Amino acid sequence: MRTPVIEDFAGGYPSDEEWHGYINNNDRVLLKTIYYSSHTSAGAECIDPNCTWVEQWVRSKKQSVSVSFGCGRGTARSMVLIVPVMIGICSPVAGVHRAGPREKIYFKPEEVKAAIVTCGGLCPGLNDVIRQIVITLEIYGVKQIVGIPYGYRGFSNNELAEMPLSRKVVQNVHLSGGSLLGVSRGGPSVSDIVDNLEERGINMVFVLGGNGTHAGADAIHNECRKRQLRVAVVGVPKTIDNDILLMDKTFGFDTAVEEAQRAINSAYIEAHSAYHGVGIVKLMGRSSGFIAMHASLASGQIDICLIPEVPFQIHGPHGILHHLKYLIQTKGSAVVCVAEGAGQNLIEKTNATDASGNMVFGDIGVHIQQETKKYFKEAGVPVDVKYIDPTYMIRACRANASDGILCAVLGQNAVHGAFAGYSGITVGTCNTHYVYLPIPEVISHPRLVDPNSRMWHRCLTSTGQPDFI
Ligand SMILES: Nc1ncnc2c1ncn2[C@@H]1O[C@H](COP(=O)(O)OP(=O)(O)O)[C@@H](O)[C@H]1O
Ligand SMILES: O=P(O)(O)OC[C@H]1O[C@](O)(COP(=O)(O)O)[C@@H](O)[C@@H]1O
Ligand SMILES: [Mg+2]
Repeated sequence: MRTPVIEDFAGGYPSDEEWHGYINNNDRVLLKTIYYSSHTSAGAECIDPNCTWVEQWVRSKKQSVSVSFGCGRGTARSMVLIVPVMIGICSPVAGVHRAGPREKIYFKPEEVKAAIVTCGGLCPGLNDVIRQIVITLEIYGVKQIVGIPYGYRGFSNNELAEMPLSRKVVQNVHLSGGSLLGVSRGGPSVSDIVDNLEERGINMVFVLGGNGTHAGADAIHNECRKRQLRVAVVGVPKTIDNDILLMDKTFGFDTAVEEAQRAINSAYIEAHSAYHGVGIVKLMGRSSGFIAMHASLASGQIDICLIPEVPFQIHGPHGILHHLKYLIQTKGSAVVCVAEGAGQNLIEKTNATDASGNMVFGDIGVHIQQETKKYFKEAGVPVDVKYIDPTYMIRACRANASDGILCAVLGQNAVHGAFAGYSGITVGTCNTHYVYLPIPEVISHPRLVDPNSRMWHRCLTSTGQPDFI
């Protein structure tokens, strides 16, 4: 509990009984922080030409709440199930619910059986979040804390025993990457998962995963609601791709960008040290190019950055090969950074899906490597092409310091949210503040790099690349 200083309070110093340092349920975090002086300002969201009205949250006719911009269309979903009050995402003057501990808690700690599950692909920081959830639950006084092994699959397979968790068990888990509990794709139906929750007597579930996992968490929340089970389902967004809507960034992303520097630097050194060297690095990013864009910008060593959101041609006068030839002629070497989901229209579809139903992509990195070799051979120009795919090396890393902090706060807030009685929510940061968001709002579609954004233009300024169309 922070001790308040007198200047903090306009109306005078609160008595010890009044001061408690908790988050008020009506606190909100604003999603819009810029006042645009003109509708021609970069990124301006003005409604009228004089920009006297910047788009913001509005209340719909029904008592529920909707938004005019920013968190999806139409009426926002409720994110509270098990406390009697239904709270929407926004209010007329505000934004989203502020995360943190509440004065009143909904569950009696001694009646809680909490479960943690990690789903989808690996991501740096999973162990940090698990650790912090366990530690925070213990501080609330929860005695029954279990880990579900191997993602949602652990809810179906009786051979996979749940893992008892305590501060002692998780004390050092954040020192290594991966997930203490294991991960998986695919798994049982939502109804089977909820049957299993009932059998095990679980009434608090912390679900760490990406968009697929959150779709599952929301479905579990709805099924529990249908069956009138008082279960709090709280997500912690895990996506190295940083493709969850409304959040400043998701944990693991910073580490991924940092780790990608090693691969880019190696590609640069290889390319730079070879006669007519071309280095190609493929980074993660199924539908969003955030890792590729940020890693390119951070390194300052990339000549061509290719992301899924921006179409490009490989061949022809505007294609990347033509530009590569120019770079070889003028600089003697070049480095390309390509996101895995970029240029999928240019390669043969695999028509395969993984166990979760995600499309399996063809390898755009290998394709560019082969086309580069072919092109320069036909042009009679010798090149030395080196291809680096660091995907799994990046994913398996432990979180860096800034992600470690993010994971710690998200983990703590997930527990505070569950104890406050929220369900069907996920935790995140908006404008550097920690918030609770209704799951459907953040997974309605993947967050994408805006090709008209200043960040993408900054990246282009850094690489010096032309448009490849
Ligand atoms: N629409 C959905 N409804 C219910 N469960 C889903 C849905 N999509 C994915 N899942 C489940 O969520 C888990 C993780 O999904 P996946 O797409 O592999 O990873 P991520 O959560 O990282 O996107 C899998 O066990 C998958 O079966
Ligand atoms: O080989 P895997 O384990 O299926 O994972 C590959 C995928 O994992 C990711 O790194 C992250 O995906 P998720 O967020 O769905 O876990 C993607 O960028 C990539 O396509
Ligand atoms: Mg996904």
